[in-house]
Amino acid sequence: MTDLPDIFTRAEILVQALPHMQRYDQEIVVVKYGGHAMGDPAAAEDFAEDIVLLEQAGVKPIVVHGGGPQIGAMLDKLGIKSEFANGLRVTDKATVEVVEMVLAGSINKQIVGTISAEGGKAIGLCGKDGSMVIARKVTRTTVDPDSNIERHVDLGFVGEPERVNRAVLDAVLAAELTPVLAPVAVGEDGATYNINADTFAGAIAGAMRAKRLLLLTDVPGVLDKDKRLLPELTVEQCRELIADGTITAGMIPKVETCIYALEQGVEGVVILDGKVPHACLLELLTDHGAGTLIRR
Ligand SMILES: Nc1ncnc2c1ncn2[C@@H]1O[C@H](COP(=O)(O)OP(=O)(O)O)[C@@H](O)[C@H]1O
Ligand SMILES: CC(=O)N[C@@H](CCC(=O)OP(=O)(O)O)C(=O)O
Repeated sequence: MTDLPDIFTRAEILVQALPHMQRYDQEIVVVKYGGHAMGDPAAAEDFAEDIVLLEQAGVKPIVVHGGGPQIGAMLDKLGIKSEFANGLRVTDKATVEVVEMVLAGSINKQIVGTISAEGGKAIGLCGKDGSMVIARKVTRTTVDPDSNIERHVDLGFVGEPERVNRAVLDAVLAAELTPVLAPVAVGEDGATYNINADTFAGAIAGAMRAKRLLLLTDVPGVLDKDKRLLPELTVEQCRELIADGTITAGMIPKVETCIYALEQGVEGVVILDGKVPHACLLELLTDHGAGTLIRR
């Protein structure tokens, strides 16, 4: 027998989505899909369904993916040692070849394939394609705690976006294709650079004046000192939380990316748990915003 209350609840959920669909109609939403959030094949299918549903609803999603754990596993297999400095992978010539192979080859095509299997139209690119992103070499310094002397750290082929050429992405979006982007780019010197996926996503969201940037990670959002979720933060509050040591490690570049994107005109940035099934849909098309929303 038909369960009427259940049907009404389902209809209610669909109706609830209407104002959200209207709000994001024809708007660009950049989704950063981190290596930790990729998890198992069922989670990857959920993610692809979300992207296809957003396409169908008139949203223009742009996916930027990471793959840190997957790069680490391949480097291990090949017997290449890898270390991080300030949250960035020190990248020599051999490492950058593996990074490009894993990100722009394997993971990129896997995501495009899963979106296609769900009925979407995706195209896999990296920063090199159509000179979409021109990288510059990252330089970092560390301060020795004993001597207080600054030391220059050479991270090798680690880059950050110097320029984003949006013409390629505009053409792809005009053709109603969803770009799936690997964070690898070429520098003015012709070398290939490995770019942190959060940083890459922030630059794309800024250049495309995205309505939203979603950073999918492996925690519910920004947590306070008692590990409780902070649902909303201003840029100023973020800076205070970094200064007082509440925000540390990998969350620092993530929040800095959010601040950069907001300064570039992105309306709102959300850090959320990509392991929650259908995290993107819940965030964009329901009243139950998940994660931490950061605003100017
Ligand atoms: N205040 C905080 N709130 C939430 N996570 C934090 C905080 N400070 C540090 N972190 C750490 O940041 C991590 C997320 O960054 P990262 O590991 O770089 O993610 P991803 O691989 O998804 O890019 C969390 O797993 C957590 O260990
Ligand atoms: C320079 C640098 O650190 N690049 C990252 C790129 C991948 C990435 O950022 O992936 P996640 O989002 O899964 O962490 C790396 O080599 O791991």
